[in-house]
Amino acid sequence: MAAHRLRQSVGRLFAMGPELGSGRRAFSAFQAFTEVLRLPSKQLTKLVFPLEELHEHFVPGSRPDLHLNIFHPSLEDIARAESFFTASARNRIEYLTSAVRLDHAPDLHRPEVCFIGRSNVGKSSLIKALFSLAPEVEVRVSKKPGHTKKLNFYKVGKYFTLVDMPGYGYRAPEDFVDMVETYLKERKNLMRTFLLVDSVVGIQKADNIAIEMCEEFALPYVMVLTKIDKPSKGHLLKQVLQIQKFVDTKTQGCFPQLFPVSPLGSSVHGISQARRPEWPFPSPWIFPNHGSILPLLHWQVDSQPLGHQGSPFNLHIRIKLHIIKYGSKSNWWETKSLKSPFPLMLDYHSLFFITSSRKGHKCY
Ligand SMILES: Nc1nc2c(ncn2[C@@H]2O[C@H](COP(=O)(O)OP(=O)(O)OP(=O)(O)O)[C@@H](O)[C@H]2O)c(=O)[nH]1
Ligand SMILES: [Mg+2]
Repeated sequence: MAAHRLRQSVGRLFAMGPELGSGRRAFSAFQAFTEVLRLPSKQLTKLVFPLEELHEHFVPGSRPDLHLNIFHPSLEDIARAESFFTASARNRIEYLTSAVRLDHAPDLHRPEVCFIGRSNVGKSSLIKALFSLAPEVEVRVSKKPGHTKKLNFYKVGKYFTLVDMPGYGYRAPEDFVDMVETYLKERKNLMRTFLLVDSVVGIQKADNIAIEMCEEFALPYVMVLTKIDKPSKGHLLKQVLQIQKFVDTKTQGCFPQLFPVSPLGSSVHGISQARRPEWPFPSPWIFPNHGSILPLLHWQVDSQPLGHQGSPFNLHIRIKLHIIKYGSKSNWWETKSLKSPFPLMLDYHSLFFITSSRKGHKCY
C-alpha cells in the first residue's frame, strides 16, 4: 500500500528537480531515491515505513489507541531533508568542536539538536549514518560502551548544529551529570532531543532517569528505537507496543510516534555499498524509517510555516506555540519562530489540536 503510494509520487519527484536544491546536490538525492524505488515492494515498505510493516500484524481496527504512524513524510519531504545532509561547497557539514562542560560549549545561534541514550545504544552510529553524504566528517563509533566522552558539535550547513553525547549507564564518564544534565537544562538553542532506546532490551532504569530529566526540563524529545535489525520481528513488535504505551501514558513532552532505526541494518548494506563501496554505512535515508527522522530533524528547526500541506509534526510545533501563548506550559519554544506567522493560524490549529491530538485536552 505504502510502496504503491510511493511509486505513484516518484514521477512528480523527478519533475521537481530545481525546487529541491541546486545542481548536483539535488541530483544526487534523486539518484539515491531511484535506487530505493527500484526495490521490490515489500523491501521498499520495510525500509521507508517500518512501522507500517508492524501495523500489518494487527487485526484491522483492533488498536485505535495506537499512534504508530502519525508522521508520514512524502518523498518530496524526504528528498528535501536529505539535501540538508548532503555536503557541498554551499552546504558545509563539519565537526566544529568538543566540550566537557556547558560553559566550554561553543556559543552558537543556530538551533541545536542532540542525541542522548545509554552507552553503546548507537548514538554515534546514527549520527554517522546521517552524515553518510558527508563522508569527510568523522564520527567515531565503537563496540566498547562509553566511547564518546565529550559533547561533540557538528555543523549541518546553515540549518542547525547536531550534538553527539556521551552515553549514560555503564562506563559513563564521571562528569556525565555535570556535562549532560547541565547541557540539557540550560542550553538555550536546544530545540529537540533524540532519546535513543535499544530495541532489544527496551526502556531500562537508566533510560527512565533520562526520560524523567527530559520531562522535568520540559524538553521536546523524540524516542528513537535503535538496532532494529537485531531482535526478531515478534520481539520488536512487543517492544514497540510496550514503549508506545509508555509514551502515551507516562510522558508529556515526548513526540507520540516512535522512530525505529538501524544504521547498520544488514538488509540495506547491499544497496549502500554498491553505491559507495568505500563507505560502510547506508546513506541516511537508506536505513529503516529514514523517511521520518530526516524531515523530523529539518522541520523541528524550521521557523517558516509550511502552509496547508504542513506535516502533522509541523502542526505539533504550532500547537506548542499555542501552549506558550496560553501560558500553560513552560517556554519550550521560546525561539525566533515565535515571531513567525504561526499565531495567525492558531484558531485553525487549535481545532486540529482538539480533534486530533491525544494530549490536546490536557493542555487546555
Ligand atoms: N546490529 C547493530 N549494531 C549497531 C547498530 N547501531 C550501532 N550498533 C553497534 O553498537 C555499538 C555501539 O555503537 P555507538 O554508535 O558507538 O554507540 P554510542 O551510543 O555512541 O555509545 P557511547 O559513545 O559509548 O555512548 C557499535 O559496535 C555499533 O556498530 C544497529 O543499528 N545495529
Ligand atoms: Mg558514541
